[in-house]
Amino acid sequence: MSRRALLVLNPNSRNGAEADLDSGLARLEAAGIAVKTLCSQGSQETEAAIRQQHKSLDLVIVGGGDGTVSSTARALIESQLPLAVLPLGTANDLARSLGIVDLGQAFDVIIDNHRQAIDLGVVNGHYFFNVANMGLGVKVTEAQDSDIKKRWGVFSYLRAFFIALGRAQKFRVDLTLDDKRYRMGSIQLAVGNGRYYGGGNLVAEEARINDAKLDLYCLRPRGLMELLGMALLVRNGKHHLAKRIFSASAERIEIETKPGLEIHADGEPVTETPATFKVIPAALQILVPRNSDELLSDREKDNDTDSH
Ligand SMILES: Nc1ncnc2c1ncn2[C@@H]1O[C@H](COP(=O)(O)OP(=O)(O)OP(=O)(O)O)[C@@H](O)[C@H]1O
Repeated sequence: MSRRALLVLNPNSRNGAEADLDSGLARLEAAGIAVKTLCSQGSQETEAAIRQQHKSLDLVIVGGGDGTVSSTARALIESQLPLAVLPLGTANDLARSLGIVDLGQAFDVIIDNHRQAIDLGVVNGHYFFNVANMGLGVKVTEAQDSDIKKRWGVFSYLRAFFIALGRAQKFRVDLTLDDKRYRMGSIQLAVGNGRYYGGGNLVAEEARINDAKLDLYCLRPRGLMELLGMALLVRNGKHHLAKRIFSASAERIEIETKPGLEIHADGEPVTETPATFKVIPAALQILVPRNSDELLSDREKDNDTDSH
């Protein structure tokens, strides 16, 4: 059956301007998928295009990184159009959370048209796919710059991490996780919806983008050496192994901090504390590889429900 797709291509994403999409687009055409391309200059243009055209579309394809995908969330929720991702950004963490490793596979996935419902996180009314950060993570994004991202690729996140370390500040946090309350000091708080963030860091070992949960971690190091010691555990989502990392999962999270902090979601500044985080289970349909290990299978989801 033929399908009509809008390709939102972001020329500002790492590979958005240079990637050779011709052969992939020719494969889509041969498979009966008619693609209109929008070379987008900003999130407002993208949202407006999806809203205007949604009645004549069967699919939105995003060619860009995580920031570009995030910019489509609101219009996709409204229109309930399915989403497909061509990973043309730097981190491409959403593509990782789905099990898409390269561009060729991304085109295969679009042709195969196998769909999966995924959750979205929402913080103070702003949607996110991967993670929302406060503290050190925000300083990491601020230390990023798009030229360096293009030159250094995924290593630009490591470079930014070391710059950010010198700027990290302690803050006090009051947390409400569903109905449990906690108070602690921190330098970094993250709330994840997906499985990966920041260029391949695991949100939590068992986190999935279709598990109907948010995963939080809070770093409470006593000094720089302890923080560096935590870095590998954080990279691999093994937060539970470190005494001075608090981690938990919940469906609703309230966060108050002193002082108030800026919140970045999927790498973009969106809001500030105090903040309420919620998960919207199965918010969007997305095209994914069949039997992806990065997603919970229906059987795993049933087992999870049984065990509660
Ligand atoms: N829909 C859009 N159209 C055009 N530009 C956008 C859009 N959404 C976001 N942008 C801008 O483009 C920049 C780069 O896009 P994006 O974040 O997708 O790529 P990246 O930074 O290379 O990859 P990643 O986020 O995966 O590390 C964003 O920081 C933002 O300023």
